[in-house]
Amino acid sequence: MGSVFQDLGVSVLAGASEGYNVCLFAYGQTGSGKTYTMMGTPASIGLTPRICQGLFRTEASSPEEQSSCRVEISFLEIYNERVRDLLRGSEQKKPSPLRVREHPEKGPYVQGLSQHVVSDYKQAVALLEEGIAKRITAATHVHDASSRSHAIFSIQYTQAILENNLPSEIVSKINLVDLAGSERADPHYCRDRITEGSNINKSLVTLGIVISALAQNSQMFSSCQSINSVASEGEGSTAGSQSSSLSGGGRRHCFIPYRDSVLTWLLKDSLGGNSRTIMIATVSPSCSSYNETLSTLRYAAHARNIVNKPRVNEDASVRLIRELREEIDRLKSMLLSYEMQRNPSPSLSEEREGSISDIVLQNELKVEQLTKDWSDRWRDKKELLEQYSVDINRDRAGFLIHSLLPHLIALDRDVLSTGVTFYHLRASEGTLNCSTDLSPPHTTNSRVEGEGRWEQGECRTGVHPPRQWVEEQHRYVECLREEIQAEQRRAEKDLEREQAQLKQQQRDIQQWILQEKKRLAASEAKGKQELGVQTDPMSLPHPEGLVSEAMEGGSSSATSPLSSTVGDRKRVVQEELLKHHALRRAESRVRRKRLHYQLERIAQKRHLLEAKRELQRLENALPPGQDRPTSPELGSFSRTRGPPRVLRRHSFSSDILSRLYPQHTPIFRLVPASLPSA
Ligand SMILES: Nc1ncnc2c1ncn2[C@@H]1O[C@H](COP(=O)(O)OP(=O)(O)OP(=O)(O)O)[C@@H](O)[C@H]1O
Repeated sequence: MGSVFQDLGVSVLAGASEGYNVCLFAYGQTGSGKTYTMMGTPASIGLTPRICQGLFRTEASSPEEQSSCRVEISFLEIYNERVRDLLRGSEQKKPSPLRVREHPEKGPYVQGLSQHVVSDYKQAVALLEEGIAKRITAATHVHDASSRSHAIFSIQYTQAILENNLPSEIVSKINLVDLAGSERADPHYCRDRITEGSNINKSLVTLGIVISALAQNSQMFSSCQSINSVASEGEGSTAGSQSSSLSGGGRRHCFIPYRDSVLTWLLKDSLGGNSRTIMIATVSPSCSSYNETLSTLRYAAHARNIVNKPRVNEDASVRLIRELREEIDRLKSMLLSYEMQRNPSPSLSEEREGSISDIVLQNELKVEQLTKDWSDRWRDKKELLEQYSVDINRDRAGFLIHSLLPHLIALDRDVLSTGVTFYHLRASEGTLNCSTDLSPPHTTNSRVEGEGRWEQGECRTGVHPPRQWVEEQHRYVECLREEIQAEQRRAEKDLEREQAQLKQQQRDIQQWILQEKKRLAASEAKGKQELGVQTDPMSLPHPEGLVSEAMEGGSSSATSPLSSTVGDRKRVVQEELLKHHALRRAESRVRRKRLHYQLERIAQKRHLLEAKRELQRLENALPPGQDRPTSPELGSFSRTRGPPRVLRRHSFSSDILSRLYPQHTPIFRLVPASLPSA
């Protein structure tokens, strides 16, 4: 197995570390060793765990301090043309199959598939083992633990480096596929096995068709290219212009039926797109398997002819930074060449130089900001993942976070984004802050001596909740309501204040621009007068948009030899850009704050609703004939508009309970009193 890893696994790791997508899949008849090769056994580790090991080893040996990697894992199986998440909690007996969808740019993906961030080899292997254990296997005539499904173990490997203040972020997706075995249908199988077998064969037949079609297209493309190159050598460049859909022999490119099976649809990019792909053909040495061996080798021979177009997957903002830097370098060398060979019209060259250096300045500012944003984003994400153990999409709930602090989570709606936002909630002392406790009171269990069982508003043993509880819950609901209103007023005031500050900032900028324009115009006019040049009032800078004007070179500087003002103008442009940037940041801070308040409010309302439901349940459970607690006492409480008070739970004064639950969380659900009396 070690030599298979040396031959194939190492190149998978090399491709991934360069930022290419890589796919490795094992194909062969049933019992020929696909699972053995891909997953291995405890005695002989397979390719998948070795590749995981290799990933973390590379990461550990990476010397740069500023380099950082993230590994996310998902594991699915395709059984009877349905996709099943192998890493999803097993609380559901029959989990519903997941849907395959296609993103216009990123290609096919499985909606709702769980993604697991892992930080070491052990965690990765634990997930692999968990998935393997859940995979569907059954005994067939040749193999007693035959895989009845296609399994895809995907690793998303993201690397980021900040070197000489130049960021780089590359992502590689590694698909490790263990296909179900190809086999002949056996009439002695039960119906389920026959259905399975026909589905396996259907997807493998589609895979074969896709591979053949891709191979044919690749061959056509290469022969077309060679014809074109010969033609263009002989007759000039027009001969090969109609080759996009017609091959040299006039044949059209084959249609690739990716969508005919879930397997080929999901592996679309791996088979014929942006991926380096390796196919392992497993064959049996037995002569009774002659036909299957021949068919497997034919498959492999076809697959060899496919030519994919892998490319390095680079983060979009990082690419922009790189392109801007290249542009800056190009412009700088242009400036240098101007300096060296001054052309005959000095004023014209000065004008061009001015506008080029302004573009350079602008680009440098953009690069600086983009680099800062990128570094902040990456650092935040890393810190988040270090602080929390996050299982995105796991256990149906969306995700699991192990954190003792109260928080809200916002998920980016873009399915392909990893954006997760956490909001910590404030816990204020001495007030009822319902947002700090999202668990509904009725879900907490406690035991009370001598009481019977009372659950979900039903009286099971004829014991009713004391009226006192109902009153307490009533007060609790009132307090929550007041707290929500107070919180909302606070939030509105805060947002108003922020908005006013923004407006003031905008006004300050406008005022500053006008002042600077006047100052620049005055200094230019003065310079002209000093040189005895007639000042044309029409050539003064226009009072709006210093930046755009400076980018065009400025009308006055075009006709003026006053090169001293050029430096001044540049400084002003730079300052204006910085001011505008600060304004944009302030605007986005306000937007985030607004969202934060909205989320907090939703959580508070939910809590209030639960408290009200609990109250309703308690009221319904009151013994017949007892009044609902619309007593003068409660009425006067709700009319009192003071600061919310912390309520004492006198019915549960046990020390342990007070330590276990927050003061304001009433506990009303009882279970049979089987505890020995205290
Ligand atoms: N190279 C090998 N050395 C030792 N044992 C092997 C080797 N290849 C396969 N085996 C053994 O053969 C049996 C069948 O192998 P495996 O489960 O990998 O087949 P498969 O191709 O995945 O079958 P299926 O398609 O039915 O799932 C297993 O018990 C496995 O341990």
